[in-house]
Amino acid sequence: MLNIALPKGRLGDKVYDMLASIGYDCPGYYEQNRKLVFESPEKNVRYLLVKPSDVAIYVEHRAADIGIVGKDILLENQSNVYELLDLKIGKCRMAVAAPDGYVEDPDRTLRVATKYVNIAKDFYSGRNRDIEIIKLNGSIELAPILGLSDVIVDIVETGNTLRENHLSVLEEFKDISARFIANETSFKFENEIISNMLSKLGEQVK
Ligand SMILES: Nc1ncnc2c1ncn2[C@@H]1O[C@H](COP(=O)(O)OP(=O)(O)OP(=O)(O)O)[C@@H](O)[C@H]1O
Ligand SMILES: O=P(O)(O)OC[C@H]1O[C@H](OP(=O)(O)OP(=O)(O)O)[C@H](O)[C@@H]1O
Repeated sequence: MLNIALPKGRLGDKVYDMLASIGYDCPGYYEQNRKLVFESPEKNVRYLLVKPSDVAIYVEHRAADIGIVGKDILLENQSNVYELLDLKIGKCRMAVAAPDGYVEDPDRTLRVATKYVNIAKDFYSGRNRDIEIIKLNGSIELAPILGLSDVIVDIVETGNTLRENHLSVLEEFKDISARFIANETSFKFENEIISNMLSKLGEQVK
């Protein structure tokens, strides 16, 4: 049975609908309950509902054979998985933002609040800038408002969260979207079904 790790949360329904459109639907998914595992015996697949930031961990360890995950998570975790396809959903950008009118002092260590510690470190090391990371898990936009940080590194989609909190983008530096990923061993041993899904998903994305 092929195990598919699906992200819960904002990507969940979009991803599920995309899989349903290529014939991999799973009765019961839309019954809002606390079930985390859904089986489709006739297709020989099993869906696992996973926290978005954990999808690549399941796939890397082969607890799931394939999965769908945001590129932000793949970059942040440096996951050792095959990235097979850009599904072009869950589109957003990784950006640096700061309070409206912010002017950087280049002589001071820059305080950066983010949940993307590695992405932020990477970005600033490319610029030779000394930074202090303040790791948060959500509502990142609060940090510069309260003086906890100078800037944030976070995802921007519509820009509403920044606008409503009087922050502006300083720089967008990476396009993000959901990716179809596979475990390297599963890709060899379950190649027929994974390749079949890959080509059907590719048709949907076009
Ligand atoms: N505002 C957004 N617009 C579009 N895509 C987004 C947005 N925020 C996050 N994403 C994408 O959707 C994925 C899942 O986001 P979601 O908000 O559901 O999870 P999360 O709360 O960030 O994860 P976790 O619960 O593991 O902390 C992200 O990894 C990212 O790729
Ligand atoms: O540009 P926008 O359309 O406003 O989207 C951007 C917001 O979406 C994400 O937050 P999320 O809703 O996942 O909440 P959290 O990270 O604060 O938990 C991200 O961290 C931004 O805060």
